[in-house]
Amino acid sequence: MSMIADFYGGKSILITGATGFLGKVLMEKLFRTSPDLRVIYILVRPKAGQTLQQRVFQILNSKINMQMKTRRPHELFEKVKEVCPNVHEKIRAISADLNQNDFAISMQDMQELLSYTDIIFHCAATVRFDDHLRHAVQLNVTATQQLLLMASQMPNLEAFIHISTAFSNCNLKHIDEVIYPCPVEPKKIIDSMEWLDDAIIDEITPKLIGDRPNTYTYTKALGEMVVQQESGKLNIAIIRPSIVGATWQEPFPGWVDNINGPTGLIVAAGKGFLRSIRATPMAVADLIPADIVVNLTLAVGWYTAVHRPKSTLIYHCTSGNLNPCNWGKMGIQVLATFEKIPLERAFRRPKADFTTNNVTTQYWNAVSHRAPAIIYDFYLRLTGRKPRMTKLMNRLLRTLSMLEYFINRSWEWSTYNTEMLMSKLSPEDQRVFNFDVRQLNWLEYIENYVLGVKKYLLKEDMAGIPEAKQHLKRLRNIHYLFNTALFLIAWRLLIARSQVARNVWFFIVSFCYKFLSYFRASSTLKV
Ligand SMILES: CCCCCCCCCCCCCCCCCC(=O)SCCNC(=O)CCNC(=O)[C@H](O)C(C)(C)COP(=O)(O)OP(=O)(O)OC[C@H]1O[C@@H](n2cnc3c(N)ncnc32)[C@H](O)[C@@H]1OP(=O)(O)O
Ligand SMILES: NC(=O)C1=CN([C@@H]2O[C@H](COP(=O)(O)OP(=O)(O)OC[C@H]3O[C@@H](n4cnc5c(N)ncnc54)[C@H](OP(=O)(O)O)[C@@H]3O)[C@@H](O)[C@H]2O)C=CC1
Repeated sequence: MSMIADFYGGKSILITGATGFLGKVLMEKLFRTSPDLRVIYILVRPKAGQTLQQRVFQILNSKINMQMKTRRPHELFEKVKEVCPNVHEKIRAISADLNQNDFAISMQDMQELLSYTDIIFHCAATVRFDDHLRHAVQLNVTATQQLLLMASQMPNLEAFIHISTAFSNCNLKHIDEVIYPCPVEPKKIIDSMEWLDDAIIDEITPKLIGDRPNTYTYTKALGEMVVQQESGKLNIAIIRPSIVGATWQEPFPGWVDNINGPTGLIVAAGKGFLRSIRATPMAVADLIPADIVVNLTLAVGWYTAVHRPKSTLIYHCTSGNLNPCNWGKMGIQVLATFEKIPLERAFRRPKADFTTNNVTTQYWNAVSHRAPAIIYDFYLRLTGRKPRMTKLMNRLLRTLSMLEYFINRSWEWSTYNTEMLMSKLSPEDQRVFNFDVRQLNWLEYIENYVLGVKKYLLKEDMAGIPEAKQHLKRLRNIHYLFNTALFLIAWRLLIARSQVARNVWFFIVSFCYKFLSYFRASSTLKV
């Protein structure tokens, strides 16, 4: 019997960010392992043209490609529907916008939340690296503060679990499971965002974020400080995952549905847009599968509520110090998988070189990214279509420049609390809520990740693989043809202009002629 699964039975759980990547995997696991839980409240913001019910329906029935000829890929909640057929009734979507005062929750809904919530998992955040500081502060700091205020009014609340990021202190090389203070108090930042105008905020942003690379990591660090300062009598824990990737095992391997982190680059490599990347092959790729993060989160929820640690514990959910993989190994495995299972309608054949210095990066960006895009757009214009490749390539290059910080450095995260928690679990819980990253086989995981990107994110049909392979063969032939034509044109121009080139050309031609004459003579002799 799993103590953790048992603990969540009959509970009312509030999840923010349940429509996001991690939130969905968290909700799925909760329903699958504790189908007898009372209700999951999810705070959902209205989105253009979609009602709350439609958004919930979308989570429970991920869209499928109607043209699929083979068996459709798994839906995330497929297994849940078997063990908890009334899952629809147990999700209570509450209209809320974390950017608004009191989250714009109706009085009635607020009353229900305050009266019944037993556990809170706070996953919502803006994860955009380039978000304006005002917006990033609003969501990652002020909303966390407001949620803590709400939590303090919940009489039944047993635990508040805050999802942060292992990169909140990425300005340090070695990071312990403690909260590191930021020079300016979060309260001062929150206040100043109310009266400073955008232009001034833009000006002070670099000074405030200091040696962090972006507003995301900075505001997540401020969010942690707020959690520490406002914890009061609450039972709180903070989880810091590193780079969250597709699921490892549950509910099935390779599930992923958004393009954040490495996923976008895997797609770009598979489609042949990404041909070179400024990354340090030996730098640690601190990836962590989403199901490991979720298992740790649920175990932390249980431990925090039942054992009530005296202080706020921080748990690093990272892989680097227990089972390291590096970007070089990851890149090779991604490309090897695309050889076997290519994506459909690739722009070029998947091939991505790692470069480590600025000059080669600029060179390859010009030759492998910009030039093919310009040529392709020229072709689109000639055929009367709208050019789009240059725009797409510019966006990819911008994304690459934002991610570069994370793929050219290595960090060390201590994991004492996470290992302590593992030792407190029963053998059954260690199995059901497995967060031991040492058991993960990277090559197998990355292969499943790539496969998952194809199936779940791009919703491509496996029956299309032979056609995708044919397409890559055609691209290879076009590549050879193009290179040969380019070589001949360059050579022709060179011969026309240079005596040395002409001499070399005559030497090669006469050499070939002599060789062929000799070959013909010797074969005539044999006869
Ligand atoms: C051989 C293979 C080798 C593989 C090597 C793998 C290397 C992986 C490196 C990953 C490092 C990740 C480090 C993350 C560390 C922090 C983790 C966290 O805590 S936080 C969690 C992590 N948080 C994050 O990862 C957030 C990172 N993302 C951002 O901050 C923003 O998207 C942006 C600033 C990069 C672009 O903003 P903006 O220009 O306004 O545009 P939009 O957002 O509207 O998207 C526009 C277009 O860009 C496209 N695209 C988007 N993302 C990616 C991507 N990752 N990739 C590729 N493409 C991407 C997207 O398709 C779209 O195309 P289209 O639909 O127009 O055709
Ligand atoms: N992905 C990763 O690599 C990592 C993520 N994390 C952390 O994990 C958590 C979850 O990340 P992830 O699932 O990847 O992120 P997603 O971007 O997939 O999800 C973010 C969630 O926050 C919700 N949200 C955003 N703004 C608002 C708002 N104004 N009101 C209500 N809800 C809002 C989104 O709702 P909507 O659907 O309406 O947009 C969505 O459900 C975050 O706290 C992140 O910092 C930490 C380390 C790595």
